[in-house]
Amino acid sequence: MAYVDSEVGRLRTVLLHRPGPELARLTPRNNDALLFDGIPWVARAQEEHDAFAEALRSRDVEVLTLDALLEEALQEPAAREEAITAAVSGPHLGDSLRRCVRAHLEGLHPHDLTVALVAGLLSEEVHGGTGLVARLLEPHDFVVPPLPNLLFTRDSSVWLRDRVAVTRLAMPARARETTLTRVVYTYHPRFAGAQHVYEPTDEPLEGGDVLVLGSGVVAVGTGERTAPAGVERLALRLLGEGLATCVLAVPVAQRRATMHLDTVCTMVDRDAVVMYPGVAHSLEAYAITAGDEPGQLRVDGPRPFLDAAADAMGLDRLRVIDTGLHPVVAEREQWDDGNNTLAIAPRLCVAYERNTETNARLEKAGIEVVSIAGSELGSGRGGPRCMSCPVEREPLGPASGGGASPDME
Ligand SMILES: NC(=O)NCCC[C@H](N)C(=O)O
Repeated sequence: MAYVDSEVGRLRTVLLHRPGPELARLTPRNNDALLFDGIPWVARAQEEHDAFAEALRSRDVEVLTLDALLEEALQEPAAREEAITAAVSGPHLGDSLRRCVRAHLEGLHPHDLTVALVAGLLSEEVHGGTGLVARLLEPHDFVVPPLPNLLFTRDSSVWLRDRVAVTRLAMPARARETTLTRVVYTYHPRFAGAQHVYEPTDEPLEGGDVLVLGSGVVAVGTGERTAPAGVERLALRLLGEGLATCVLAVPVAQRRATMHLDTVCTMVDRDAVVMYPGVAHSLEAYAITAGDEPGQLRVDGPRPFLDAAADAMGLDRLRVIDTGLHPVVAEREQWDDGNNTLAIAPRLCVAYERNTETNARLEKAGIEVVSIAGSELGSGRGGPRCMSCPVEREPLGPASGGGASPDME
């Protein structure tokens, strides 16, 4: 069963992607375009990711992995056709080479096809024929670009109650990711019948910008990655289908360090966020609610985000736990994803171990921190929340007496 109606309800099922050979495609010449700030040591990144997955499994979270689901979905001819067509659709190929790459992919068993779709293909790995494009390519040029950011499963799909939003990723290096998540949610038997509330043909929208603050209250960052038109489209669908009563549009400055709303703010309890102090009190929100006529939206604001969020959630106020204390520490720890925690339950979250001050502040505020290593994983600029797509969370029941220990049941 798939159901997500909060950021902190007890996590039952999560979708991860264990990074693989696609990370080995990164070089100093392509890492900027592929949205990595360095060249990760692949084996160590895998060890770190395995420890992340184990931290979740050992707390009774079912961990689904994207490549395993994709391989199973690719047993279906229509799934293969959809994924292959997307992989060869780039304008760089030309008709002759496109035919050769398509033939190569069509000949692969689902396992090898999964690897090729994720890690991409170099010119030297395909019989490219004798056409002009094949002749002019260097052996190490990509004919199918790799998807090293697939690791950040948060961005390529979002579950909102029992519907899935398959997003449209704004950056060219990531655009093909959602052709794979779409294939999984359309063709894998586990998700048979799942209704899609958003599709990659809609306006740009990334899951890192979507925070389910509480039942029926969804905040959506807008800036570099999620277009205002993407927020509007999602709001129309959520409000129109009764999946939300209020959507908050939150403009986020378009900078590398703050590319998504979840790089500056994540929830750690039903009424608490860990937030970068550099923006905590300047972030604003427009409240979007249903208009008078069907299909119309009412837009109010802007107001301070923290006030608008508390109001929409029916709280007096949201508790804010700052990233770091000194502004320099806060800036460093925000860059290293100190604000990018993944809640397993109210007052229990996964965080990178390196953000020692932020983690100490979380513990002091009664939030138990499961710390994981992220020295290599972090080079893609994403933390535990970015690396996870919750598929099922238990609905939040009444608070269990306000004690400091996490609500695990
Ligand atoms: N939600 C997130 O903040 N995801 C991290 C995405 C990092 C990736 N390298 C990107 O630039 O899209």
